[in-house]
Order: sequence, then structure tokens, then C-alpha cells
Amino acid sequence: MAGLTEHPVLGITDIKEESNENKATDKVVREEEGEKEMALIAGNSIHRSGSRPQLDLSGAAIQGNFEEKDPTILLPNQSDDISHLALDIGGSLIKLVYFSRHADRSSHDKRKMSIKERLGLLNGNRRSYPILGGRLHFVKFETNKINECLDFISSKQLHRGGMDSRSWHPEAPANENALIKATGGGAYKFADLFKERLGVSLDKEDEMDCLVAGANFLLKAIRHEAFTHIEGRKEFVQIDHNDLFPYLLVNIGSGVSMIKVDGDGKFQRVSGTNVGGGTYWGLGKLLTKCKSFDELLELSQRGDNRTIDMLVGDIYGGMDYNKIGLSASTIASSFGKAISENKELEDYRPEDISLSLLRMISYNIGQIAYLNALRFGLKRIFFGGFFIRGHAYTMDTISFAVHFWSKGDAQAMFLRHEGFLGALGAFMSYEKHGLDDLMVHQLVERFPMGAPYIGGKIHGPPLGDLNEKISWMEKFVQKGTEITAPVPMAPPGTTGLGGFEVPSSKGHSLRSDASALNVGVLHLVPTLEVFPILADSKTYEPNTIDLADHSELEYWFTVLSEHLPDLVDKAVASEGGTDDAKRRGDAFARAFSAHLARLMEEPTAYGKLGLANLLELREECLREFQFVDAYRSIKQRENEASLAVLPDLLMELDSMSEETRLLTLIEGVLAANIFDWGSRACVDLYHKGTIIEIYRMSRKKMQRPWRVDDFDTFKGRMLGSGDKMPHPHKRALLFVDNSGADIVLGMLPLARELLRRGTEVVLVANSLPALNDVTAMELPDIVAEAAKHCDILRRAAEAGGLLVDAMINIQDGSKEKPPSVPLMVVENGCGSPCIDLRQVSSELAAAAKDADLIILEGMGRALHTNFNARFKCDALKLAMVKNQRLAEKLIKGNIYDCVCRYEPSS
Ligand SMILES: CC(C)(COP(=O)(O)O)[C@@H](O)C(=O)NCCC(=O)O
Ligand SMILES: [Mn+2]
Repeated sequence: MAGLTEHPVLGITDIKEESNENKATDKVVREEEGEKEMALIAGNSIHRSGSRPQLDLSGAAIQGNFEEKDPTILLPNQSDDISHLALDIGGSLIKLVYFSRHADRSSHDKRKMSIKERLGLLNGNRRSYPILGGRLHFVKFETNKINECLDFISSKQLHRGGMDSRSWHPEAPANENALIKATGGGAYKFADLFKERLGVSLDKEDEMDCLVAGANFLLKAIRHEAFTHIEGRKEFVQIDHNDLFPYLLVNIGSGVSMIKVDGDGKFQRVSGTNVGGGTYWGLGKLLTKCKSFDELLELSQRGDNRTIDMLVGDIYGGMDYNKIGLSASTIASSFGKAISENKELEDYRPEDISLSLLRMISYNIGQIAYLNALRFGLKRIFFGGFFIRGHAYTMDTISFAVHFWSKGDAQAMFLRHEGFLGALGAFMSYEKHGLDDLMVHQLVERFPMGAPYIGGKIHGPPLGDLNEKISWMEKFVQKGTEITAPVPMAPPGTTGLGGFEVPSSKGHSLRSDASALNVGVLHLVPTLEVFPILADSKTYEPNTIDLADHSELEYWFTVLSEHLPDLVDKAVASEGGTDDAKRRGDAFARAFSAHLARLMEEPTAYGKLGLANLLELREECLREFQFVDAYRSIKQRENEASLAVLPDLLMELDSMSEETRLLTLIEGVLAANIFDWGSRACVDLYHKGTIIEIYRMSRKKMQRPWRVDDFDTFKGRMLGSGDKMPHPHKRALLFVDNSGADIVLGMLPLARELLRRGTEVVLVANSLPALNDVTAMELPDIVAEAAKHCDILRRAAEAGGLLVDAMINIQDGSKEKPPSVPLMVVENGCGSPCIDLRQVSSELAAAAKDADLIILEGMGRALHTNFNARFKCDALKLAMVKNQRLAEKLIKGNIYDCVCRYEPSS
């Protein structure tokens, strides 16, 4: 093991793992067979898709041409539990926002209730309207294909969502005469068609009201909604909610509206222009014979407008017009060259015409927008509307115009949900929709499998349609259109040298549905909260490594790609290795590879990208293909092996002096953190011995000083130094990491020490499985097992309500002892190896309020994320670095070096 030096530390005596009983299961090299067996046994009892509705595939049909690349699939009998819908019917596109809600499936088991009671969570602040847990979906259709839109609404029964004319009644029976909120001209034009086809009336909402309501919601509620786009570089802008107004909203649809927004519901349409998206498409269609807007845009990618635009240099014999600051390449007159040249339309390349048109219209909009911003003293201009459709060159052109005319004073910003402002605003106009009160931390955006492939073409994100998803993946494979591995990294897709120059490279071919790819499904989780003891939640950034650095991005993409086959093997084995599991495993691998490829191509496609997001995306993708817990049997086996040696370890610890014990405990945590099935190097290591052999080897090679070693300061705080008497912490939050030795031989003994010293301990674990991390659901059983051998743990677990169901039976006369401080378990609200402390469970937030010590353990929670996080209380970050590159980068060290970083509260 590179990087570890020989140094004997703790000799665990009488290691029970050598007993016949354990030998067979303990050998890591035999894990594959064991895993299959265990998975088969477990298979019967595991409830596979507990959190997802089942798909009703009856009557499913592909709509339109079967040979089409992305045909629409209609599922006539599928409906989500409850759905609500709002529409924006524009001249070119119909935008739908619909909400689906599932019944509250959160468990109310006795243990959870008891902890909630203890943390004062039970009589909490109930909302006066139904809990808005659910998902917001964004879908669009071309207006001239309105029948497809009606079929879609009908297939999902979105028009029967239980709304009355104004308010939200999710429990109401299906309502044939429902009113659907709608905005845009089509709400008038197609009202009769909706009545006739769906039996619903459109409740019309003012377009401007909706645009503003939608934009205000997005800018306040979505963390990475607004971004700048300059010379191919996209940068997300953190908007201060208290300093949002006033701003100029420029909505570029068929025409253009410019709205000065002063607050919620406070706005004025100050200007507009009839030269907008409709002009580009209309003129483009006439001049190039293009069949669609996207085709026209794609043409522009290959265009050279110098052949048709009159440039300053054309007038000045190739010279700049320096006196007024115009370069020779500045467009003096769009399409101006056509006057003097003796050419017909056919003599011009459609590509050049399209680019010339695009630049003409984009500059014009950018210029008028800036002049209006100047008129009202507005510094910020947000551009939205479906004209932009995530098209880099369009955004660069508008940005250039704003920058050029304002001499850098004003900045153009764009919105990820650019096309959905009106539809979202219409949705907001339902009374008591609850969105008003939602905060950034209560929204989680997820990108389902379809995102890299199909954008909005499949009609709306499928609702739990596993089979359908798998078929889609297989279909793409057959057609050879899949992206199996990340494409080579390109430098940031520069779109030109600046708006007035000829684009040097306008990126590769345009995605047919570029804008839809940038919008995920918004999960509304009202129970999420900001971790209350962050020193400064406004400046908190969870990710340590900046993936904006391309070499980092490339490295981590390669790591994740290479880990994929092993992960698929584990996932398939965890589901019994059946044909069905293999099919799902294959589909998962393709879907995740496609995500990677998509993000490699455009790292900001799903918002700001950090390593934590990538690791979470992988877990989400596994869940999407219904792999509930890929490492389930490995975790079980490692827990058992570790629990078998725990009593000896505890005995040995108890024979030590306080000081030696504390050091041994911290060493133990660091050494046991080696059990990480997400690390390539560690997995290779597991083939070399049993769990306990590896644990012992890891312990032996612990040598201080560790690469980051604040142990002495921590010890001073814990045990006192000089005249300073120690005073125990009141409550410690222990963010635990892996199953097996990590939790059983590392974190639990440390928790026990804190309990012994009178500190309440809250074990904070994942809500959902991720790699081999222990979950909050699994912890009570592990604690109960450990408590069988330890009075301190048992009494604390009893006091913490952890043993309500556990059968433990020890007569040791502990009744005479004073009551113990409690040991509790809370879930953290996530299902990833990392943790973003801006979005944690309400249980954890409540537990944190009285905490004066936080211990973050493991690479994911203490290094990849939160390494630079500061807290209002004492914090200890413990991890073994199991990746060479990270070790070099973060601590200038080597793989298997350790971090013990202690940061007292300031
Ligand atoms: C996924 C992990 C963050 C889990 O580490 P842990 O939090 O369990 O210590 C880590 O294993 C990791 O960064 N793995 C990828 C890099 C590698 O294979 O070296
Ligand atoms: Mn882990």
C-alpha cells in the first residue's frame, strides 16, 4: 500500500473472525458468490420500487412515424397521483408546466417519532395548505402541432387534476369542468378546441403578469437560474434575493417585450420590438426554405455573414473607422452587400443568410434592451423567451451588443428556464399553489435519463416507466445513436471573437432541442432546510474541487467512466443477477454514460457542476433504474465481520489511559475509513485480504503526524490542557460514512467515548443508500447489535429512543446507574456520498440547533465537500484520502494520507 509506513499501533487480541463460522463469509475475494446468494435471499423481502409509482403501460403506443429518431410515446392510461397544469400558448410554441404530487410516503415508525419528539419536531409549524411535496415538469410543443399537446394532456389526465376555478384542492375528485390556467394569445385562439377535445375551459391570465411572476419565482427560488454568456463561456450568477429589483426583463418570443420589474406584481412594459423570434423564423423560412426554427439555427452554425452583410471595411477599403471606434469587421449594414452585388437569392448560401439574420435580430434586441435599461437606470437585463433556446451564438451576440453599447456598464443575463416564464407564471396564478413560499433550499433539480437524449421530445418526463426507459436505451443502441463514453474534451465552445467579428468556431452541430436539455424536473421538498450552524450560509460552497478547471473535469469523468463496469456488476448482483437486473444494469450504464457525455460536451448543461453533483447523479441514475441498494450484501457482510470484533476492541480501549484512548479512537476512525467501495485503489486492495486483515493493516500503518494533523488542539479541547479543565460538549453531530468497519470499529467507538463524557450524540446518516455508505434506516440495528456488548451504548441508545424495536437482553444491574445522555440517529436528507449543507432534512436541522461539535467523516463529506466549510461550533474533519490526485491537490500528500482537521468555533 503506497504511502503508508510500517508502524504497529493496536494489536486487537483474539480476533474472532478466524472462527469457522465467520471464515466462509469474511473473505472479500469470495464476495461475488456470496453476494449472489445473499441477493437471492434478500430479493424476496426487498420492496423494489417503494418510492415510485408503477407505470400503467396498457395501451402504450408510439405516436407518429416509427422510424423517426425520437418518436413520441403516449401512455393513455398512465397518470401520476395528482397533477396540475398551466399553459402558455404562444405563436410558435406551447409551453406546459405541470405539477405531480405523490402521497406522503415518509415513514412514521416508532423510532423516528421518538427522535422527532426529542428534537421538538412533532408540533412544528404545519402549513395551512396541503404540503407541496412533488415535482414540477416542463414540456413544450410546437403550436402548429397542438393536437399532440392535447393528446399529451389527455394521456396524462392533466386536465382532471382536481382544480376548481381558482384554488388548489389536491384531494378533490376528478373534475370534468376544470378550469386550466393559460396565458399567451393561444389561450384565446384555442379556447374552443380545448373545450371540445378535453371538456375544459381555459382560465386566461395576463401575459405580462405571468412573465413577471415566472421570472421572479425562478430568480428567487432556483440557485443557478441566471447566467452570463460571453464568448462561449457560461457563468452562473448568484442573485441576492434582497437586491433583485429593479431589473429589465426582455422576453423574446415571436415579438419582443421589455418590462421594467420593480417587485412582485409591480412592473411596467416599457418597450418592445416587432423584430423578434418570429421575424427570424419567418424571414429565414422565406429566404432559406428551412422547415423549422431549429433547422434554421443549425444552418447559422455554419454560416459566414461577411458574404452578405456590408462591413465597415467594405466601405472604408478594408480599413477601420478609428475615429468613431468601429473596426473594419463591424457590420455597417445587415444584408447591405446584396444591394451592390449582382446576385439572386439562390447565389447566397442559406447558412450565410441565416447567420446574417440571426446577428441582425440579436444585435437589434440587445441594443434596444440596453437603451431601455439606460432610460430607467437599470443595471441588470434578463433575457428570456424561446428565441434564445440555449443557443450559444445568440446569447453571445446579445451579450456583445449590451456590452458594446453600454461600454461594459450593463450586463446581459440569461435564464435556464428561459422559455417557461409565462407558463410558470400562469401556474403561479392558481391560488394557494404554495410556490410563493418555497425557498431555494426546498427545490432539488434532477435530470432524468431522457435529458441527454431526447430533451422535450418524449412528452414530459416519464413517470416511473422503467420498462419504457430501458426500451429507449436499447432502441438507441440498436440505432447506433447512443453516446457510450464521454466525448473528448473540447475547449470551451467559443462562438466567436465577439459579436461584431466573424465567428471563428461556432461549436459543433446544434442539438435539435438544445433548450429543453437544460431543464430538469424540479422536485419540491418542503422539508429541506439550510443547515443552521453554517458560519455563513450565503458564501457557503459545498464543492471543494472546481470542475470549471477542465483538467479536473476530464480526470473525474474518466474515474467515473472506469468505475462503471464494476458498479454495474455490483448493482446487478444486488438484485439477484436476474435477466431483468442485467437489462436494467445495461440501461443504467448507458444512461449514466450519456449524462457524462452530455456534461463533457457542455459542463454547465445542468447548472453549476461540482463533483458532488456528479456523484449524486450516478446514485440518482441507479435509482431511476430501480437499483435500490447496489452494495446491500457487501454492507451486510462487512457489518457482521466488524461487529464480531467490536467487543475486543472496546475492551482494549477501556484498558487505556484517557489520552491514549482518544488518540487510538481517532486513529481508528481514519484507519477504518479505508473501506470505501467508491475508490478504485481501495477496491483493488480488498482482493488482498479479509476485512479484518485490511483493517488491521490500515491501523498498523497509521503514523503521526498525519498529513493534516490538528489532533493536539482537539485533544486540548477534549481533555483540557494545563490548568484548563475540560468541559464536555453538549451535543455532537457525527456525520458517518461507510458501513462495516468504518461505522462499527471507527465512528461508534468514538461516539461511545463522547457519550461516556456526557455529550449527547446524534449519528447523521444518509436517507438513501449511496455506494457502501450506511443509511439512517440501517443504523438502529447496527447500534442494537453493538449495544449487546456495551452498556454505555445500550443505555444511550435506549435514552435516545433507538432501541424501541430491538431485542436486547442484558442483565447488568444498570438500573441503579444515573440516566445516560442520549444516542440518536437522524437522516441527512440525501442519497449521495457527499453532502450539500444548504439542503438537509428538517430532522438534522433541528438536531443541529443545540450542537456544539460537528464531526464530518470520509472523503465525500469532509473532503470533496465541506473541506472549506466553516461552522458556528467546533468542527472536526476526519478522512483518509483514497485517491492520489486528490491527495496531491488538496493536501500536497499521497494516497492513504490522513486528514484530521480541527476548527474550533470562533
Ligand atoms: C466516492 C467517494 C467520495 C467515497 O469516499 P468516502 O466518502 O466513502 O470516504 C470516493 O471513493 C471517491 O472519491 N472515489 C472516486 C475516486 C477514486 O476511485 O479514486
Ligand atoms: Mn462512503
